[in-house]
Amino acid sequence: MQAKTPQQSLTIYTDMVLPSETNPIGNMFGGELLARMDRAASIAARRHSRRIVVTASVNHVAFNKMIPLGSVVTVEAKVSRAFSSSMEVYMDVFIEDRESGERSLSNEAIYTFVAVDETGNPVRVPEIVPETELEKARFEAALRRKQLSLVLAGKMKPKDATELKALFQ
Ligand SMILES: CCCCCCCCCCCCCCCC(=O)SCCNC(=O)CCNC(=O)[C@H](O)C(C)(C)COP(=O)(O)OP(=O)(O)OC[C@H]1O[C@@H](n2cnc3c(N)ncnc32)[C@H](O)[C@@H]1OP(=O)(O)O
Repeated sequence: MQAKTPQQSLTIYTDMVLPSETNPIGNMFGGELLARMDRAASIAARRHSRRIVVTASVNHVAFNKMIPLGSVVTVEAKVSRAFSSSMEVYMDVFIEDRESGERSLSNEAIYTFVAVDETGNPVRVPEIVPETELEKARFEAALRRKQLSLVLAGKMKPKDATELKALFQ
């Protein structure tokens, strides 16, 4: 299987915030943003693997800024690391100022997807070769995040989370 770069999975999803997608104080529902990120991330994971993909976990979401009604929201998703069958997808979310058009980072999120066959069994995915400094940093940290996610899900014993433990030593 030929290795790929994060850029090959880049998925950009831009949409505005409608009244039905806001909370009582006129800002975007967190769940609406989670759903948009799930869609963008699943397309990125699919572009990397060219297989059926399922969301295995939502590892991290930071809602750093409120997103007001009418905002133009762009989710940029890329596979940051591929393991055997799982892929970490890193997302940056930008909002666009209505007057100036200037973009600012409002959120970040990290989801894990697993490539599966038609019967739902995990299948191998291509390796990934990071190119930019940011891609390399995200790639390096992804194993720690995978171990944390597995420990929290009860799928790995803390004593086996070697990369994670190394952070505290
Ligand atoms: C082409 C361009 C245009 C395309 C345009 C169309 C695109 C259109 C796409 C539509 C795509 C829709 C995408 C919707 C995505 C859903 O919404 S899917 C619905 C929600 N998700 C689910 O229902 C998944 C349910 N869970 C499962 O099926 C199983 O638990 C899983 C995720 C397959 C894992 O199975 P398992 O038995 O735990 O398997 P196991 O071998 O132990 O683990 C497999 C891998 O998962 C990892 N893993 C398992 N749990 C975790 C966890 N909690 N954290 C981190 N990693 C984990 C393991 O470490 C392992 O990784 P590798 O070492 O193999 O890399």
